[in-house]
Amino acid sequence: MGRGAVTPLVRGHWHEVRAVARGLAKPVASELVDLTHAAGRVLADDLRSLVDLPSADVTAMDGWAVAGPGPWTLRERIVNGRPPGGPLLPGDARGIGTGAVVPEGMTALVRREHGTVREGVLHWTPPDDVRLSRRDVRPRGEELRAGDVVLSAGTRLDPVSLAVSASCGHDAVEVARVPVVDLLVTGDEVVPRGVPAPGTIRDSISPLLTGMTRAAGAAPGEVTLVGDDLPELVRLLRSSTAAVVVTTGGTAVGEADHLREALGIVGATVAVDTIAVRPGGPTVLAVLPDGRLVACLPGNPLAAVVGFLAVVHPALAEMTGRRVGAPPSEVLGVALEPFARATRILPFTRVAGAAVPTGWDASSMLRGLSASDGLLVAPREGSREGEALEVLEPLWRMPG
Ligand SMILES: Nc1nc2c(c(=O)[nH]1)N[C@H]1C(S)=C(S)[C@@H](COP(=O)(O)OP(=O)(O)OC[C@H]3O[C@@H](n4cnc5c(N)ncnc54)[C@H](O)[C@@H]3O)O[C@H]1N2
Ligand code: MOO
Repeated sequence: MGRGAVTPLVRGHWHEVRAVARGLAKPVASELVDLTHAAGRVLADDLRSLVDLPSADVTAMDGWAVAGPGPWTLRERIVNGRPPGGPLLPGDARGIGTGAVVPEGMTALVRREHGTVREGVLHWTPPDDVRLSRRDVRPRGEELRAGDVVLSAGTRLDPVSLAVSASCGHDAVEVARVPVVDLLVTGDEVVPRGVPAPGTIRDSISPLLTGMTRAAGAAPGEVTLVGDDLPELVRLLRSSTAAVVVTTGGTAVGEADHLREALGIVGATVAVDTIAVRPGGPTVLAVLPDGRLVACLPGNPLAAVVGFLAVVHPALAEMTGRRVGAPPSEVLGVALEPFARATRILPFTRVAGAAVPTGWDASSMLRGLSASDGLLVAPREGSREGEALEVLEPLWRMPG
């Protein structure tokens, strides 16, 4: 189908829009990255163990490997990290440390505190309830077998997944390349630094969206304050090589002509043309001729957050192959009135274990989001107290 035949989704529903954004994203290529630099990256392929774990039958305790009933003649100690050598003969004992490979012929492990050595002979001196056994031996492959899948494709690598990768023999892992997101902040009144003079407004969107970009597993690229300058906007859209270009501001009725004109000049196809959501309604998602995405988010900061979560986050998750689980939910502490025109995204705090909207939720305000425990997805038909509502992944917070 030619690009001209694509019909944009106009005032699409929240979940519908997110699905369209996912569908438009092209997976990025993968690369091999050393474990020490792979935290936060997304595994491109299933990771299989290269070894059995443990790799042989090993002890879980310090003591003696013994064969047969005691007392036992003490032989040469087994050295941790080396093969134990020949089989243990009945009546013999060898000292052994935690994690060392047990010798063939061993019938039991005597813990150090359960044996006494006198003149080269080991005697069994346990408390009453302890029997001679191999229960302190960890059998080969107890935890993992070579070839077992230990982490599946789409896993976001955290310290424990990196440790698991190392313990099963990997030095490096195949991960999705990190998509770059360029940010073009428009608006003549927007100032990049310092205390804003009356009538100007300090750019709060750059720190917000660059941080959210990182939290989504992508890398912020160029951040440019454009001003309301069509030729400059066109030039920047053309020169960007980022997987996603995010613009902010200039989406409102009338003003949007400016933005749409720029999209038209660079040959972009509009795929999402506003969303039935509040705030964030004026969000637009377009596809450049080479398949890269342009997300046009409203200039109001809370609306920009919602627009980012609606179209940029799902696209980035798809590009990096990140596994997306069932969305988390919260039990509502109050009833919500129907809001016929749109899904609402509401900052909430937990009060006695239930979610209550914070207020301060106008699209120009970050105060409500800043004080919140998260964002609720409130359906347009209203909700009952006690109902479970979906909440959004808190990309605007530091993890942990
Ligand atoms: N007549 C109508 N007016 C508006 C409509 C509408 O349907 N009809 N929609 C409203 C909605 S909803 C939203 S959301 C905003 C979208 O505005 P724009 O995307 O055009 O953004 P701007 O006008 O450039 O800015 C809006 C507001 O946000 C401030 N801003 C802009 N950039 C930043 C930044 N980087 N950091 C902080 N604040 C920023 C800007 O100064 C404005 O105050 O339109 C409504 N209007
Ligand atoms: O969608 Mo606007 O973002 O409602 O204020």
